[in-house]
Amino acid sequence: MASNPVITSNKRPLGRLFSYARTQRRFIWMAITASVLNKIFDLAPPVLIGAAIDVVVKREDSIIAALGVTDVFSQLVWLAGATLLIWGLESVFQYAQAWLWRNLAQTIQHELRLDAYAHIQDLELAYFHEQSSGGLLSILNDDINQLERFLDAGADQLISVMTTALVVSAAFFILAPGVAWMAMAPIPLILWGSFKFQRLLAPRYAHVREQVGLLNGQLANNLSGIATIKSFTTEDYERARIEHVSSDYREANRKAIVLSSAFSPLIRMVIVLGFIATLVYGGHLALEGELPVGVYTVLVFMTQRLLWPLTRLGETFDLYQRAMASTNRVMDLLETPIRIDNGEQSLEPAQVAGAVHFDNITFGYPNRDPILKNFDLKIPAGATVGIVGATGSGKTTLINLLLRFYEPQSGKLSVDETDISKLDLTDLRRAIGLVSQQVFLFHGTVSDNIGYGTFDASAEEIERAATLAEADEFIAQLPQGYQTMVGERGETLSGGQRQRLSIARALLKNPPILIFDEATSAVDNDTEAAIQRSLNRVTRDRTTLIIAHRLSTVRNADFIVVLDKGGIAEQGSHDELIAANGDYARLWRVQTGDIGHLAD
Ligand SMILES: Nc1ncnc2c1ncn2[C@@H]1O[C@H](COP(=O)(O)OP(=O)(O)OP(=O)(O)O)[C@@H](O)[C@H]1O
Repeated sequence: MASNPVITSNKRPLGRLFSYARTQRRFIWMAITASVLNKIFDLAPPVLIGAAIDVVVKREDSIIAALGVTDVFSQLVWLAGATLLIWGLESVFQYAQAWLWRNLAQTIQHELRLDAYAHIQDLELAYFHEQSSGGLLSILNDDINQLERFLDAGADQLISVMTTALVVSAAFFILAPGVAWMAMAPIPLILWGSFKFQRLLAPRYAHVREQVGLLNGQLANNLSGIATIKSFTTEDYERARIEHVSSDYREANRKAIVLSSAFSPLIRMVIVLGFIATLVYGGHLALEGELPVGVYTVLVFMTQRLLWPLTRLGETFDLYQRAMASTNRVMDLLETPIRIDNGEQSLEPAQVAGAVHFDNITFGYPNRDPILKNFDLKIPAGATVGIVGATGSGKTTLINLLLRFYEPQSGKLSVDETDISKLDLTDLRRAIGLVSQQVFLFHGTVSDNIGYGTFDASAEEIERAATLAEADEFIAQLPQGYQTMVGERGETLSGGQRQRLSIARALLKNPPILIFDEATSAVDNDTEAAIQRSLNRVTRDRTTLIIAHRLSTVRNADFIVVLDKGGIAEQGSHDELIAANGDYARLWRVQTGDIGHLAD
C-alpha cells in the first residue's frame, strides 16, 4: 500500500467547520452568548473595587450615593449585594459555557467521525490502494481529537479575549478618554503581530499533521506485519525506519515550536509598555486631581485585565492553528468525490437468474497498462465456470469488475442483460457472494462471523451453512463450539479453517451468483475433496465462478476458461480441454503427476 499523505487544501477552515456544524448552530450561539456573559461578569470586580474605594474616599458624594443610597454603610451593603449577584451570575455562565462548549465538542467530533467514516466506506476500492490505512486512521482519530481540544477550551478563550477588548475599551472611553488611548495603543500591534504569526504557523502545523499521518501509516503497517518482521528478524531495521519517520515528525513539530513559543514573550513586551504608560500617566493625572482615585484604580485593574489575557493569545492561536490544520484534513476527506456512481435500477436477489456478460471490456488499473483488452466472456445463468490461468493473468481482476470495485475503461459488463453500472450498487453486491482469496474474519464468535452480512439468520441456518462448507466438524471441536471467539482477524484459527468459515458465510447469504477466488488454496487434499462435494451441491441452482490454481477444483465445471495475460487462451469443458492438448492439458498432467508428458 502506498503511503501518500492525504492531500490537504488551505480553504478557510473555520468557515468550513461552521457550515458543516449547521445542525448545531443554536448550541454554538448559546455557547458564544454564555462565554460573552461569563466574561462580562468576570470583568465587573475591578469596577466593584473602584466603587468601594470611591465610597470610602468620597462618602456621601460617591457614585453609588448618586444612585440614591446616601448612607455610607448602606452603600457598602449595596456593594456587597451587587458583588454577590455578579459573582453568582459569573459562576452560572461559566458553568453554562463550559457545559455547552464541551458538549458541542463531543457532538461535533462524534458526528464528524461518523460522517468521515461513512464517507470513507463509500469511497471506491482504488482510493484505499492509494492511501495508507494508518494515514486515514490518523484523520479519523488524531485530527478529530485536535478539533475536540480546540472546541473544549480554545473557542471560549478566543471569545473571552474579544469580549474583554470590547468591554474594556468601551469602559475606558467612558471613564477616562484621555488615558484610554495609551492602554489601547498596543492592541493593533498585537493583532497585526498575531495575524502575521498565524500566517507563518499555519503551514508548519499542516506539515505536522502530514507527518503524523505518515508515522501512523508506518506503525499500522508494521503492527499488521509483525509476524513477517519477526520471522525475517528485521526488528532493528524496522525500528530504524520508525525512528526515521518519528524524527521527521519531531522535526516538523520543532519548526512549529520555534515560532509558537516566541509569541507570548514578544506580546508580553509590547503589553508591558501599555501597562506602564497607563500606570504612570494615569497616576500623574490622579495626583494632579484630574482623575478620581476610584477611576484610576479601575483603569489600572482594567488595563491589566485587558492586556494580560492577550499573552495567552499565543496558546489560543496555537490551539486554533492545530485545530484548523486538522479541520482541513477532515473536510478534504469528507469532500473527496466518490468516483463510482450508484446506479438507480434496483435488483431483487431472488429475481436474479445470474447470466453474466463481459462484453468487449478493456480495463487497466490506475497508472498501469491495460490488463484486459476487448475481453469477451458470456456466462449463462446457472452455469458453473472455472477460471484458471497463470498468476497475474487477470482472474481476480474479472471479479473486481463484476463487483464494481473498479470501472472498465470501455465495454459493458451486464448481469441478466442489465449494464451493472445502471444497477443500485448495494443490490448488485447483495446478489453476489464472494469467497475471497484473502479471508477476512472479524473479532467475534464463529457464529457471528458466519452470520456476518446475513444478520437475521437463525442458529440452525448458520449451522446448515457450516455443514455445507464442511466446517461443522472442526467447529464442534473448538472450546465453545459456535460461540468460540476467533480473535482479531480470526488469528486463533488455521488458514483452512478460516477459509471454510468464509465459505459458510457466503453460502448463508445464498446469493444467485457465487464466486470462489482460490477458496481451496489453503486446505489439504481431504478438505478440498470435502469442499468439492459441497460445491457440487451448492452450485446446482446458481451461477458460480470458481477461480483456482488447483485444476481438480474446477474439473466438474460446465466450462473452463483459461486466461493468459488478460485474454482467453482456451475455453471448454475439462474433457474438451484435455483433448485439445493445450496449456490446460499440460498443466493438468503436471498437477496430477502424469509427468511422462512433460516434455510435450
Ligand atoms: N489494485 C491494483 N492496482 C494495480 N495493479 C493491480 C491491482 N491489482 C492487481 N493488479 C495487477 O493486475 C494484474 C492482474 O492481477 P489479478 O489479481 O487479476 O491476477 P490473478 O490472475 O488473479 O493472479 P493470482 O492467480 O496470482 O491471484 C497483475 O499484474 C497485478 O499486478
